Amino acid sequence: MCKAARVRFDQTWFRYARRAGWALTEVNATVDPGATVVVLGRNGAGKSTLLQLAAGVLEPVRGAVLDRPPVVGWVPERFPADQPFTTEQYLTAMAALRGLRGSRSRSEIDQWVERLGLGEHRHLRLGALSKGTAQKVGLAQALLVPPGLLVLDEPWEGLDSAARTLVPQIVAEVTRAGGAVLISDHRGEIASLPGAIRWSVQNGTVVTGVPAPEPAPEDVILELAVARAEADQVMARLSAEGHRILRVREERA
Ligand SMILES: Nc1ncnc2c1ncn2[C@@H]1O[C@H](COP(=O)(O)OP(=O)(O)OP(=O)(O)O)[C@@H](O)[C@H]1O
Repeated sequence: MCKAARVRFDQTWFRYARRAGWALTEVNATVDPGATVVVLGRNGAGKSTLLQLAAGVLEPVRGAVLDRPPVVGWVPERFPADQPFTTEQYLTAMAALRGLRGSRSRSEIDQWVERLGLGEHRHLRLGALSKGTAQKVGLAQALLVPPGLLVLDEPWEGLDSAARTLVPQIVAEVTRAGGAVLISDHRGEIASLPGAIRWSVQNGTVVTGVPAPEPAPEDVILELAVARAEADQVMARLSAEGHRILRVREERA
């Protein structure tokens, strides 16, 4: 079980430079242990800034982010692949930073390499990886130790369909273990995360408790059965065409 905490934005303000406008103003919000918070909002609204403040990558200019748990997994929108390491060397170094060494480090790395399909890329340099593969390395490093807070910035970007299906599973595993997940999503793919709480960032202001989309009186609700492997792609296509995905459920045998 990870060490979970109730992460709080307390009157948090942020701007990138002294003379720049505020990217976020007066954020007051709480992420409870075991919660999945989806951060919605247009390009440039401030989602990444909010996530970086939550992860501790950025420090607030005013106010504070309080009670961040000891282990925070941070997956940026673009994994910085311009580093002179192979996948294996990088993950070993990240495991050591997290206090994992020897056989414990190897077994965690093996597990995530296998799960994310990174086997054939293990001994390649990060700079030689495709964007999607580099994203998977970014995901693996964040999960080597179960995080009390997992922060995912647009995790679907660049991932292949097998890895996209894994994202909701990973989120569910982290929350089941008591960790919280904060995840940004500008394409509305989040429908595949049941029970998620929704926040919206609009012009630097964070609105919490955004209701899930409801059908309008003129709507017709279609129920579709889609092969599991294709579900994410179908949802992405439907969202891109302007349809709203209300609910996703899995029929269990
Ligand atoms: N490193 C930076 N330096 C200066 N301004 C920045 C920097 N990063 C972001 N900004 C500005 O801060 C504001 C919020 O950007 P942010 O990246 O948080 O938005 P976003 O909602 O995540 O957008 P996107 O979906 O495009 O990633 C924007 O006006 C952006 O131009």
